[in-house]
Order: sequence, then C-alpha cells, then structure tokens
Amino acid sequence: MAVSTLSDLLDAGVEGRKILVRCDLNVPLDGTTITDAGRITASLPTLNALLDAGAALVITAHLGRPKGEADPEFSLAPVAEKLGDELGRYVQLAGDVVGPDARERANGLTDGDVLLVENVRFDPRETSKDESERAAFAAELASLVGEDGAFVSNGFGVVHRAQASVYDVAKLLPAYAGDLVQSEVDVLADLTGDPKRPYAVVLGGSKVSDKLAVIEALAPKVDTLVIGGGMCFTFLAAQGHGVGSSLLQEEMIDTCKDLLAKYGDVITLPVDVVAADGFAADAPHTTVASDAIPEGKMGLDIGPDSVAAFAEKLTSAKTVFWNGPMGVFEFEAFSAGTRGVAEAIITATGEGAFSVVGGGDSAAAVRTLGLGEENFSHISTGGGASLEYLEGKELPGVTALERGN
Ligand SMILES: Nc1ncnc2c1ncn2[C@@H]1O[C@H](COP(=O)(O)OP(=O)(O)OP(=O)(O)O)[C@@H](O)[C@H]1O
Ligand SMILES: O=C(O)[C@H](O)COP(=O)(O)O
Repeated sequence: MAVSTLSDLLDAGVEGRKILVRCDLNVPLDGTTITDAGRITASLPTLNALLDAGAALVITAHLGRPKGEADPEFSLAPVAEKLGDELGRYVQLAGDVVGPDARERANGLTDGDVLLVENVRFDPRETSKDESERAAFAAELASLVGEDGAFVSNGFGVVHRAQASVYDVAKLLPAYAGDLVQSEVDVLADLTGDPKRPYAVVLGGSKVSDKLAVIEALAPKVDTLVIGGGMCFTFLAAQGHGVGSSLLQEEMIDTCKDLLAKYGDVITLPVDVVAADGFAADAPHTTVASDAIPEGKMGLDIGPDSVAAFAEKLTSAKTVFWNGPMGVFEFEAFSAGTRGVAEAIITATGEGAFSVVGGGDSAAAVRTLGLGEENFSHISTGGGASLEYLEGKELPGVTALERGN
C-alpha cells in the first residue's frame, strides 16, 4: 500500500494541529447499549498516538444506515461515551455534523481535546451519488480542522464506500492511513496472493444485496464457498424452494440461478434450517429441511445437519475467510449455527490453517459467544470492506490515500 502513514504524520508533527480522523465506530447496539465495542477498541491505537503527540482530534463516523437526516435512533451518543471511557478523556459530541455546533466546538479545540461530530450519514451529501454534493460536504468536514489540518483514514470497515467522509475528504487535506487501515490491508494481502489450498470462504449475515455480488468474483478463486445466514434463502429460492418469510432478495433470484449453474460444484448451501414463527428471541421454532420451509416461517439459523456438512468442508481447509453470522446469533436460540461453524474454523486453525473473520457482527459473534479471538489468525473490523478487497476490487478509501498528498 503506497500511501503516507500515521508515522509519516507523526514525523511531520501534530502538536498544535487539528486532525480529522475517519473511524468505523458502527457498533452493534441493543437500544443505547453497545453490545460489542470491538470497533471502538480497534480504533484506539491511532487515536492515542495522535493525542499523545499533542494533536486535537475531530472524529467522524457513521452508525447504521439512517436516511440522510438526523434520527435519534442512530445518534453516536453511546459511542461518544464509550470512546471517552476507553481513551480516558472527555469526548465531546457535537449535536450536528458540520453545523454551527460542530463548527463552534471544533474552533474551540486545544491540544489533547477530542470532538466526535454526529453521525455523518445524518447529512444526505455523505452518501450522495452526486460527486459535487459529496465534495461540498467533504469541504465542510475538512474546514473543521482548518488550514493546518490533516486527514487520517482509520475506518477500515468503511474504506469500500466512496463516501464523502471516507473518499472525497482525502483529496482536500494531506491524507494518511491510520494504523488500523494499514494493518488490516497488510493481513488481507496474504489472502490475495497465493492462498494455501483448500481455500474456503464462508458467507452469511444480512447484507444480502451488497454481498451477493461478491460471490461472482470470489467463486472462481476459492475451492469451497459455504453460504448460510440471511444469504442462503435467495439461493434456496433460486433452487425452486419456498423460503416462507425468510430474508429474500427477490430481484437477485435469477443471479443466484446463474451462480448455481456456474459454480454449483463450489457452493454449499444449508440442508436444514431453524424456522421460527417470527423475528424474536423467544419465537417458537423448529428445524426443517431447507427445501421444506413452511409458509409464513422465517429461517433464523442453519440447522445441525448443515453445521455438520459445513464443518466437513471447513476443517480440512488451509485458508478460511468468514464473513457474516450463520444465523441471528444475538438470540441464543438461533446462535448454534454460528457457533458450530466458528468451532470448525477454530479446528482448522489449530491444524495450521490461516483464518480470517471479517465484519462488525461476525467479530462480535466471536466475542459474545466466547469463542476466543486468539483462536483465529486475524479478526478484521471490516466485513464488506474485506470481501471487496478479496474480490480484487479497488477500495476507494485506500485509493484516495494513494492519490493524496
Ligand atoms: N437468517 C437470518 N435472518 C436475518 N438476519 C440474519 C440471519 N442470519 C444472520 N442474520 C443477521 O446478520 C447480521 C450480520 O450481518 P452483516 O452482513 O452485517 O455481517 P457483518 O459481519 O456485520 O459484516 P459487515 O461488517 O459487512 O456489516 C446479524 O445481526 C445477524 O443477526
Ligand atoms: O458495518 C460495516 O460493514 C461498515 O461499518 C460499513 O457499513 P455500511 O455497510 O452501512 O456502509
């Protein structure tokens, strides 16, 4: 990665300067309680290094996918509090993103101060397809750190998004890769060169439309592609099975048919699923064959036979990349599939495989199910970002840094 790094910025000196840092603080929440702070703790080394060197920080981040307007459900308030605890210093939260409150607070920052502005996705220009709108928003973000400012990209989980606070702003300020972006890209590079075979990829989770596209690019590169979680139902539908009220991307059924025709020998789908009456922790549920999901039932986990079939593929792999839980692991009743697949990957790792878990919720699953981060070769903070990297796609947030300075 030919980019300027945090060390270059520290060598240039940050004392008395305001530094804009893009983090991925998109943590899972239960109401206002953070259920896994992994992405916050992963951000700390870079933030602490800058603060220790005398910088004042303006941090930008998103939370969830609000609709381009302020929405209390997606406020970064819980994140500001947790970040303050972790940094051991007060983190101010601006009531807006680039409005009067953010500007006034940014103006008043002195060395060692930390300001988090509100969820950048409260401003519709952040994710706009119109480059000039994004550029205008990026300019307002850049102005928060003034003439002498710099930009540090430290949100690996979001570098696959060509969004204003990730991509456009890097063109307006001297731009540097934070330690998290640099170290994640370095590790993932090991998976793109000449991975040890068999190479298995496990896909699940709920961002079906984002990640179905990844399969076309990954399938030819891997020996096994295991698909569970919310991802599998569009494939089951493509095989002509009813999926009840499970997560389904109807407009992608034909794509899945094509993928199965082309890569059927590589793709493994669940043979059974845990079908529930609704989306709730205590929903009555039963395990059914994946070609017999009853009308009105919702598949919330893969079943035990699927776990066994997936485990057989995974335990013999020498390289494993896993993104996306196999079920709604946040509910105990639907966590067995995720646990079972994780245990198979742990077994493979114990036998010398190189294993990477990528994604906010996937990494959270490893921690909340007590599976032991140390049992995997690497836990990545980025799900979509690492998948796109493995696909060989350009990561706009990294490209922008290469172009910068
Ligand atoms: N069968 C299912 N139906 C509905 N939701 C599911 C199902 N299986 C898993 N999920 C949900 O998928 C979510 C995680 O999906 P997601 O694609 O966001 O993964 P991730 O690891 O966070 O990756 P990224 O970092 O790209 O977001 C979890 O909250 C989980 O409850
Ligand atoms: O959770 C993630 O993968 C990142 O925070 C990016 O979020 P997004 O998929 O909503 O852009």
